[in-house]
Amino acid sequence: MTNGINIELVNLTKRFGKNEVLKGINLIIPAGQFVAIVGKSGCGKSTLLRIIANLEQKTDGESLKDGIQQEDFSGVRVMFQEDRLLPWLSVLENVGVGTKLIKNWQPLALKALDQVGLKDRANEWPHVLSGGQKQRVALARALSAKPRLLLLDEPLGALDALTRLEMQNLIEELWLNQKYTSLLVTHDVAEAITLADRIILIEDGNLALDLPVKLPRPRTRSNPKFAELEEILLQHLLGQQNEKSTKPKELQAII
Ligand SMILES: Nc1ncnc2c1ncn2[C@@H]1O[C@H](COP(=O)(O)OP(=O)(O)OP(=O)(O)O)[C@@H](O)[C@H]1O
Repeated sequence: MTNGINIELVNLTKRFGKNEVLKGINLIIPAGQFVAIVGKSGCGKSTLLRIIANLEQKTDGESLKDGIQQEDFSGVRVMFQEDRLLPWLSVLENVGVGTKLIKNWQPLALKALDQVGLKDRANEWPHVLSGGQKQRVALARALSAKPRLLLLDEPLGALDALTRLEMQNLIEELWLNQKYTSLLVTHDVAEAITLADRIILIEDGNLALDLPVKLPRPRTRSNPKFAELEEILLQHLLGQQNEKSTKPKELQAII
């Protein structure tokens, strides 16, 4: 069961002046799915996510949530690479930002902090936390609003390798429990394979590859199929793929 939001992009186009950044993207993401978006720097990943989050205006086409176009769709939360915590608020109050209009925001915020393993730090200031802990607080802030769609824009990009792996486990565990729709922009192909049901590769503003990932969870790099999938994606990213490797039939044999 999922309470996630269904996303539909129809011929989604974005231009910044003469620069056409998204060139007519068509994509359906069913409710509850975990989708990763990968692609070279500047290919339009964040712009796509920001349009879905209504942080950016589209130029043309449609960006629909549960079939409708609505700017203030509730239940959408975004997490960025920077934690964006407010230094003058306690950890608990930072988690409560955005849900403070709800009468009983404290129990919700505490529960979310508990889910990310930081309940005992509720009354501290953000500056005493490590980078990884701050990102956990940012995740708790997104979760306290009980999201139906969680948009993650390279949220682990600034973390060290070990903390990053821990956070990936946490992000997967929370999504498996709560089954919101999740959209992750990442530069890390292994991270995409670890977390996503499906990987979308954007190339120069176009959807270049739509790859289902059918490996059992939890996923480990020791699985040879993981490595094969990683190789396919890296070859695409490096532009070294030959015609054959893009054929869906051959991909199906690997995943
Ligand atoms: N507000 C803006 N005004 C003008 N151009 C913009 C703006 N935002 C993004 N762009 C341009 O749109 C293109 C895509 O940017 P975007 O941030 O979506 O790429 P990205 O794939 O997320 O890149 P990265 O992986 O480096 O974060 C880039 O050429 C960028 O310069």
